[in-house]
Amino acid sequence: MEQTQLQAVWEQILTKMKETLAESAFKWFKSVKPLSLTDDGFVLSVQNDLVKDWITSHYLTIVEDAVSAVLGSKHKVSFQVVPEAQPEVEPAKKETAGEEETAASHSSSRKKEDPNQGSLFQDQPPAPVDNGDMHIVAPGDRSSLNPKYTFETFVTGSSNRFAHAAAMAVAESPGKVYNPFFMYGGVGLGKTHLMHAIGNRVLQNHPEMRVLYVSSEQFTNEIIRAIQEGKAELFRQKYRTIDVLMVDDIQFLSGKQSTQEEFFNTFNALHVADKQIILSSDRPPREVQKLEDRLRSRFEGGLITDIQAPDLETRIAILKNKALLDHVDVPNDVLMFIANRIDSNIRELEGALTRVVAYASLIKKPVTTDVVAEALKDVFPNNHKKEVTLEVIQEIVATYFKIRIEDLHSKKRTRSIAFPRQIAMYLCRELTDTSLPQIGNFFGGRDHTTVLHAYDKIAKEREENAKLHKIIKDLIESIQKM
Ligand SMILES: Nc1ncnc2c1ncn2[C@@H]1O[C@H](COP(=O)(O)OP(=O)(O)OP(=O)(O)O)[C@@H](O)[C@H]1O
Repeated sequence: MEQTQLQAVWEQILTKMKETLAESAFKWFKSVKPLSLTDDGFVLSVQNDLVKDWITSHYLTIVEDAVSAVLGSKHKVSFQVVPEAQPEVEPAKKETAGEEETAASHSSSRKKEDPNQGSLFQDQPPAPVDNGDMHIVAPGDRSSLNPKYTFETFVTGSSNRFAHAAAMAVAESPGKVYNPFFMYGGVGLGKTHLMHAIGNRVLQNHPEMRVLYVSSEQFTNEIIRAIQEGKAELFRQKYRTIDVLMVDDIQFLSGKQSTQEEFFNTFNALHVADKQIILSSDRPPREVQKLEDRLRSRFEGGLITDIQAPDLETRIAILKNKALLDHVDVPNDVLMFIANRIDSNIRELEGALTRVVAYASLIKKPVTTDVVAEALKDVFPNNHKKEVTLEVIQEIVATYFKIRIEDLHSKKRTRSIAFPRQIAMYLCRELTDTSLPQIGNFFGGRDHTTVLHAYDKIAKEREENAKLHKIIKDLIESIQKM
């Protein structure tokens, strides 16, 4: 498997693990990289023995579960120590203000204790790299941003056009046009992507700016820790020197009183100074529960945009774009097949493509719709039987054979009607859990033996007649797309 594909698979696995792991545990995987993926196993690189032992003893099952969830089959996961090359020159950190020096020295002293850099702890488990450190964000620092989330990689369609245009305007004139800028929408629809795209664009245009992206969880944890460690002032200094502050998923501030209080103060300090604030949530401000009114009204004081689930055309465009970025060649009918099946979450849409490509590569077959159906079978196990209804089957079969649904219920025995009726009965048994008598009932009150006869007849003919086999396959595909 190519390195880019392998990396894409690993990112899906990390996303899966994130659902289970606390943020502090997840940090252990920051420097882990995929080395190889074969039928025998998945090999990952780690920086040193310490990290290897810690991950193996604490998180191996979680990694293996995530691997099988993404790839659809069990793989043995192992780790290989690959020490990272040390940079030749220490990156110089130029800080002048007194407060910043304090923060910088605090941050560098923590770095020395970083187990990933090879220091040893005696009886204690090594602490993971701590990004939540209270250092002042340096101008041009991109470390909180994902470089892949840019406007260039964001596909627009009717569902997100407005949010995208507003985000571009904010990125071009931070603090000047829409402040705060509030985006809301369902899970995996691109809110985080757009936030990072704004951050990346701002830093491209203004490398001197201080840009910070944090999740609400990070923000809350930082506040709690700052209070516990008596560093609330440092926390304030950090946040109030930012030019563009982005806080993701603010619905999680719900009910957290002291976090809301601190956030309110941060918000005001930044807003008054015309610094840009960007927020996201899964719902509009007025629907976020247990949110102080004064915060709610601040959020409503800027521009609020929503992102909807993408239409089919946009979903196909997103998949095409991803295939292009991952350097994989995927036929259009396969993209269509996936886009038809997953219609509400772009993360899942992309995950399905990654899984399909990985699966095809592992079984060494070209990516065809058959391979896709097989690859996605376990990821969406309920998609087959659960959603298929007898009505849908009758509708599709009647449309295909150009007869009326009533004909399927009628007593007519001419072949042009009896044959499609038998096929429809066959499909009802094959694709649903409905009992034979119930199916019989649904076809104009027929006996269950009639259904059984139809099923056996079509099953046999399907085996012998390639043309009929193809018709039934096409019918099943259409039914499952409904
Ligand atoms: N319009 C788009 N074009 C290209 N990729 C997209 C688009 N929308 C979303 N994605 C991709 O889908 C994935 C999920 O998007 P993102 O994390 O931004 O969603 P979200 O709305 O922030 O979700 P959550 O509510 O879970 O935080 C990301 O990999 C992102 O790059």
